[in-house]
Amino acid sequence: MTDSVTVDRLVVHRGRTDVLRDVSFSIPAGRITGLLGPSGSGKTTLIRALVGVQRITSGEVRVLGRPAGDPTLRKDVGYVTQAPSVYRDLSVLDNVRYFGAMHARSRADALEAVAAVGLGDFLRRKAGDLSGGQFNRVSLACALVSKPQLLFLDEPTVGLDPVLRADLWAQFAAMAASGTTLVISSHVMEEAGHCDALLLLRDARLLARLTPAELRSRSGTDDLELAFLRLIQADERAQAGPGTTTAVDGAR
Ligand SMILES: Nc1ncnc2c1ncn2[C@@H]1O[C@H](COP(=O)(O)OP(=O)(O)OP(=O)(O)O)[C@@H](O)[C@H]1O
Repeated sequence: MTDSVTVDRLVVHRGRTDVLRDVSFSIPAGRITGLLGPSGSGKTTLIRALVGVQRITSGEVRVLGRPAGDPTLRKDVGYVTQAPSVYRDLSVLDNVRYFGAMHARSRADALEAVAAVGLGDFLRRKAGDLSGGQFNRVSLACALVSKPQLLFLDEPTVGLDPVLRADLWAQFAAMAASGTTLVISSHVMEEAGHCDALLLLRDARLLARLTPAELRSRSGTDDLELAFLRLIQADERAQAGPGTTTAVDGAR
């Protein structure tokens, strides 16, 4: 299996804060990788570094075989931020067509992207007149229309009801099945179950890189929230000194 992203000994300082400390991992192509960790653990900063918009202190980040942020990556990499960059006074379709035009995509591509996020009935509605969850999905359609090989989504399910969340995860699975690589951040551990691979961040460090099944078996529970807590406790024991065992050994 090829890797879409490789990160080697990445260190990021923001102001006086160590936001990422010596983080190394790879992200497999055509899979969903979940980036999970508590609020403030460094998820957004890590995504920014992978997209190439974050100044890094040291280390190496390669994306689709090129340095992160390389201008030639623009057409291959999509990024949906937490604050949607959608024009409130344009219709849903015009927003998506506008972003599509930047990548020479057609009206049909825009219609396909709108349908993919379940907004086919709202084509002519001004984005500003949509509900919060619908508005966020316009942002997603704007990223989808360029048909990126690699798509970063920063907490795309925040504020969505359970039905919409399930719909979106089904959409992500379909995209991965057709070859797109997705990297999706969340602080909701139960969402980890939808991912093929997990990167667990805590306090600026990569606590583990493993599959949901490995997380469940190593921690001895099917409850992913509890599993993450147990991993943290094992890590704290390991940090505290020798004589303790830890479940954390797959971070590279
Ligand atoms: N511009 C900045 N200057 C200094 N520190 C920053 C800056 N932006 C973020 N930080 C700090 O970096 C750390 C990681 O922030 P980041 O936004 O990457 O976390 P996160 O895991 O995405 O959090 P959340 O889930 O709340 O969005 C936090 O301690 C935050 O306060």
